[in-house]
Amino acid sequence: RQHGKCYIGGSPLPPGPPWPRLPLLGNLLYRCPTTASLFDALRRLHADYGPVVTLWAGSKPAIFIAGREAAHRTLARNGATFAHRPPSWSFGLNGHGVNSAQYGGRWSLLRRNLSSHLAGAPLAVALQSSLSRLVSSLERAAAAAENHVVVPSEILRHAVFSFFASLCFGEGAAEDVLRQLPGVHAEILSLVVELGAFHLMPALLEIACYLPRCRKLSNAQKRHRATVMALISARQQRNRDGVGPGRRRCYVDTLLELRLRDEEMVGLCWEFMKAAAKTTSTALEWIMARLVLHQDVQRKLREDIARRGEGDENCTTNGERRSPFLEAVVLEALRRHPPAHYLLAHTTHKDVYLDGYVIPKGSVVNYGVADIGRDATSWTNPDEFLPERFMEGGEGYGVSVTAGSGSGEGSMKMMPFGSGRRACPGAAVALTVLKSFVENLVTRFEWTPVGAVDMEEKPGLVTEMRTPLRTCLVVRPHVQPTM
Ligand code: HEM
Repeated sequence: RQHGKCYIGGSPLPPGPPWPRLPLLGNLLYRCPTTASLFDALRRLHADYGPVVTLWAGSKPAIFIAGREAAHRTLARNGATFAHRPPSWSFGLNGHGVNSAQYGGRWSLLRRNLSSHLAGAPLAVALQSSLSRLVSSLERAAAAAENHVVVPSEILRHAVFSFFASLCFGEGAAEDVLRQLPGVHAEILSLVVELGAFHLMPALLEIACYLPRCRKLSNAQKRHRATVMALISARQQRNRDGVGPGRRRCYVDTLLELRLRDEEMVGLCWEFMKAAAKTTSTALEWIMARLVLHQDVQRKLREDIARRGEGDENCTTNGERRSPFLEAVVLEALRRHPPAHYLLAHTTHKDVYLDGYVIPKGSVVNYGVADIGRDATSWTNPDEFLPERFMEGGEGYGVSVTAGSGSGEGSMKMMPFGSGRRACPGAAVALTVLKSFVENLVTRFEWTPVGAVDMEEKPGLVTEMRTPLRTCLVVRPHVQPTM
């Protein structure tokens, strides 16, 4: 198809639609004013123009990459060049996080701090208490519900939130204060303009959008700051008093040691909770929906877990029981339903030439995570849910979820956590948490469908289920929860 050709410094930009480009507005916003319409339009544009397309966000080119070769060459092989983030106005969102930090010394310090906290975090202890509370809540909900039919989303979300809250603020953090946090998070997120969060709004328009909500946003942010500062002060007090489980290091302890300003600590806690809890609980709900829909997979998983649970030879060095099928179920769900359909916005600090096109310095660059995971040249029947493909001998066996620079182009078959220098630092923890939660949920309950399971998506920064999962939950004979 003919495309609206544009040149920068004599080199053509990747192809794009011939939509007229309005002064200040560009052509993206008036054609795709919402995240859902943008995702839809991109799917059609990639089909028409190929894996790399250009749109205009105001006067900036916005380049979308949905092909695994181009993604691998830019993110993994040319990692440092594409590790930059566009400068942010950070109206509704946090301007102090790892994700918004410019690629450089501060980013590296904060990212190392987060990664080493996660690597050494006492996951087992935190998981055990979140899991036993989750199982009790589900048992109560199922017992109280007519025919044991429940909508477990809120309970799952709360369990994941409590788990990450204990890693962030320490175990035993003031429950009453903690309880206020999800509400404030939701309020702030409801005021955020999603296309702005993807860096796709021209600056003037972004200001115009935020002006009317400025007061509400500032009030919500004040409440958030007060809540997080109360949790941080409580933590400092517990540290001074040397109170029991509070002495296991939490993320806040590491931030206090870095002697950051209050604003920075609040921003980093916001990022920790937002990046970790919503993505992980969304992934968990998709996995459980798949297990409800595919009863045969649920049965096979339960049998595999039971088999692997017998005998020490099936334990990893940290005591985790191995069920390759459990891992396969989680990976297949992340391939088919990545919580983030696009990454956070990237940019480059110099012009980059790719397949005869230029990606100009300073353009917004983003990646079609869902498209890459559902690419028919990588996966057989990509829309189907087939965990077996991740078992030994399958096409997904050994695929890395963050295909790094050492791997070949063909290895970038999925990237639910991104890839390269900005790849998600929480990927390993998220996988551990998902495996642990799913294992316990299928061991403790039978999950059966109630009518049709609606697998439609609600597109957004995090793509959730359009209709929350509804299932019949039957409690199975008691088995000790595993981690
Ligand atoms: C299923 C769960 C999760 C998914 C699907 C997910 C996905 C992602 C994705 C797609 C990115 C963007 C990468 C890029 O822009 O190139 C990202 C970045 C990030 N994630 Fe996650 N994430 C998850 C869990 C977590 C957890 C548990 C944490 C921390 C506790 C975390 C912290 C972060 C941070 C700090 C960044 C920004 C990294 C940087 O800019 O250097 N995420 N994540």
